[in-house]
Amino acid sequence: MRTQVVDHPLASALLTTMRDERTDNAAFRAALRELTQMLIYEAIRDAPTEEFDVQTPVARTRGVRLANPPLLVPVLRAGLGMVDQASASIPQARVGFVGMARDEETHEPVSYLESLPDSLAGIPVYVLDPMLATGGSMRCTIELLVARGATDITAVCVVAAPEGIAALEKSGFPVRLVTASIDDGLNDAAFIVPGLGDAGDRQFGPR
Ligand SMILES: O=P(O)(O)OC[C@H]1O[C@H](OP(=O)(O)OP(=O)(O)O)[C@H](O)[C@@H]1O
Ligand SMILES: O=c1cc[nH]c(=O)[nH]1
Ligand SMILES: [Mg+2]
Repeated sequence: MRTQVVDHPLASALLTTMRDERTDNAAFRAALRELTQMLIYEAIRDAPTEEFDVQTPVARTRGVRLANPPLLVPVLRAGLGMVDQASASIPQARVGFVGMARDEETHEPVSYLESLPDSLAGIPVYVLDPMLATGGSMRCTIELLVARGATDITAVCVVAAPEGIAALEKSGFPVRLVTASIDDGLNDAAFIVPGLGDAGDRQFGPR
């Protein structure tokens, strides 16, 4: 699996704000929005473009646009904090939704919402979720996408654990990862260390 770590100094500074336990919900959401813009920039860097004619106030020239805009899929709840900025960066992108919550005992994902186009054949899909921990939620989300014909999937995550990366690699799914950090690993509660805590709670308060 191709994994790209966005380690730009401004991205690292925003991630530090998100890691800091003193950062309140509003400041956490603001840092996540800004960091999402950087992750999306890098994720879309090699996307195919097409040219078209455009008239400036001075002359006719050639313009550029995305040849095949992606579908954005935030994974609720935590991925919700990434979707506004991602859609602002890629205004032509459509948005689908998946809801997943990890069982606190087993750490297995439980799917509670699936709102996606019937066919994803030929459409690049960007899954937005700040956390890739065991990889269970991402794997389950990707299964839903592949079942609809997706063959070009990008996981956009703020923090990834080596265990989650290994799980995605083992799955054999057509996915690449763009992240701001590969952290040390998981603790006994399957939380990422050092991580940033529960990304849903830190944006919206406890469930
Ligand atoms: O890789 P995994 O081990 O599956 O863990 C990652 C998942 O955990 C978090 O969601 P959570 O289940 O806490 O739901 P929430 O977004 O509603 O808080 C996170 O946003 C991921 O979806
Ligand atoms: O560290 C973690 C692991 C799973 N989900 C989170 O929100 N944080
Ligand atoms: Mg959570």
